[in-house]
Amino acid sequence: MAEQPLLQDEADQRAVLRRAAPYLRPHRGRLAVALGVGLADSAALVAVAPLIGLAADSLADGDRGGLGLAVALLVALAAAQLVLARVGELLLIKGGEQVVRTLREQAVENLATAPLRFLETHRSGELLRRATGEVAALAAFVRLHLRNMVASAATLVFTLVMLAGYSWLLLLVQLAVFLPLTLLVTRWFQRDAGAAFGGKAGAEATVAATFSETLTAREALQTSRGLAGWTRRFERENTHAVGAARRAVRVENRIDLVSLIEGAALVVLLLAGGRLVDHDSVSLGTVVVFVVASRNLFDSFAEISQLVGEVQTARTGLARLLDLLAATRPQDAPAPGPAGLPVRGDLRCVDVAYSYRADGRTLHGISLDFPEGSRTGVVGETGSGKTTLSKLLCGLYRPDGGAVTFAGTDLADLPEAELRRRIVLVPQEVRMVSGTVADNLALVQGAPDRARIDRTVDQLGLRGWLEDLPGGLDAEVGQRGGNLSAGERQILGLVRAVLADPAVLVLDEATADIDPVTAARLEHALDELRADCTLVVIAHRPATIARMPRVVRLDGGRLLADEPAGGRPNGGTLTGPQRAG
Ligand SMILES: Nc1ncnc2c1ncn2[C@@H]1O[C@H](COP(=O)(O)OP(=O)(O)OP(=O)(O)O)[C@@H](O)[C@H]1O
Repeated sequence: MAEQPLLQDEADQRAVLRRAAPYLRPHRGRLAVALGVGLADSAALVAVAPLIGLAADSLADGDRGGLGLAVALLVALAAAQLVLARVGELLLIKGGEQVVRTLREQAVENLATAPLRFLETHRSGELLRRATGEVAALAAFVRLHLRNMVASAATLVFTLVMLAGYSWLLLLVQLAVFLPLTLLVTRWFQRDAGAAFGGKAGAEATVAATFSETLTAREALQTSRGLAGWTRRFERENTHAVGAARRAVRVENRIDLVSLIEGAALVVLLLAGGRLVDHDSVSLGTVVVFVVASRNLFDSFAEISQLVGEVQTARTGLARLLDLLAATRPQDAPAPGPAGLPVRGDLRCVDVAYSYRADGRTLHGISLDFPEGSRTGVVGETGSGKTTLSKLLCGLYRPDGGAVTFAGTDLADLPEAELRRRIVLVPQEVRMVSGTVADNLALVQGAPDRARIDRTVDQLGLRGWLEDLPGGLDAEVGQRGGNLSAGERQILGLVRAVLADPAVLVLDEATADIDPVTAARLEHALDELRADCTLVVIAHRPATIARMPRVVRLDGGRLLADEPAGGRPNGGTLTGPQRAG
């Protein structure tokens, strides 16, 4: 079974900043300036206490010059702080928003190119939540809290350094009361914060995933009367999400105990300061500096404590997003691709094995040749492995054993763009984006213009059919192509695939869900394909298969037969020891 990285609810919280570093790097200049201005702002704030202390000592000593200087400096500092605070905030928000934007774009890019098996093994709502919800939460944190967090941390550190310069003794007394108890409370908070906030985010993602499935499966749920059971499941998950949110709030509330500790520390400071002034160990100004600076100390600690919850939420969101980015990081494809790889060539499947689960094999050692320009039908009962084979032939899955090659090169060694240029799949359910028919047809490499689209439509003999669509190429397809029938979507899927001019075209059940007239139209269009285009058609419809000169039959994931339809010779060959019959 091909290894799939599985995303966990509880994200990897280790070294989050180090893991985020590659996304911070492009913005480091702007972030450094923002940080510098923020630090200057905090330094200006911390400098207020010593100036008030200087004013107090000057007043006590009757030094009018000293008092005037202190007041003048205080006014200058207040003005500087006003400017620095505003500029710092703007720069930090701008820098942070840029980082969030980089993360968002990377998430979208990674998801667009993620291996199919990864997308299949995760619920789309869960992926959506990580790529949008977590990013939105990060953006909100940057806008609302990041600046306060940085300013508070800097103010805390600067204040401690400044107070140590005034009186080690008083600082030690103050810290002895304040620090151990506060650290205990903070540790108590942190011990359960990862699980509480991760659990909350995970439970919310589950609700989001179920909700998005409700929308996509609404018809099936309504018509099969399964809505009641589904609603019960939704309620269960919702109850779990509410419980997880309550637990997160309870954990967050622990941090409020810090305010009590602050009050105690201030009382002890005043008592100790009074005694030291009595013994002339420190000046009155020093005690004033401590009292004023204590406010900074406690305020910044309180701010940090209050923001710890927000930081933890943002950290968890960032970690979940980084997990997604790591799991979907584009594989290091062999960069330039094999030199001189021809545009057309034979497709070969050599002893290919594949499993979805560790406990069972879906395909067993399939070997097949699809020479350039050959036409092959693939048949077999439901669950025999036809769709799985089609995804392997297109390089959407990587085989667990054996290899699929194009013109002698393993598909695994082909860069994504080279592979998609040569092999195209029209899946059972053709996906459309909102917009017009022309918008959807242009969604291939090279974005073909209308003239090329028109030529391809004519080549496939679909002009009359297209003109019957109200609006033709300008017809709105609606959300997920909902304005079109399944057959119309299949025909557009074929036109889109042919526009890519692939060497190999694989159709998975293209005629399964459509009426005989539309199916015949599609089959006729297939007859008009370029002669050198290799065609592999998975089908149940006898009329579709009858048009194929060669038919491959799968049974229980094994190759049961590979023979010319009706005994006629064909371009396909059976290789290896497994000729079946
Ligand atoms: N995404 C998946 N995860 C796990 N198992 C899967 C997945 N897709 C298919 N299978 C299993 O693999 C086996 C082969 O499925 P596959 O879709 O290839 O069969 P098929 O021949 O195309 O069937 P059908 O004619 O119904 O489309 C089945 O037993 C199926 O349950």
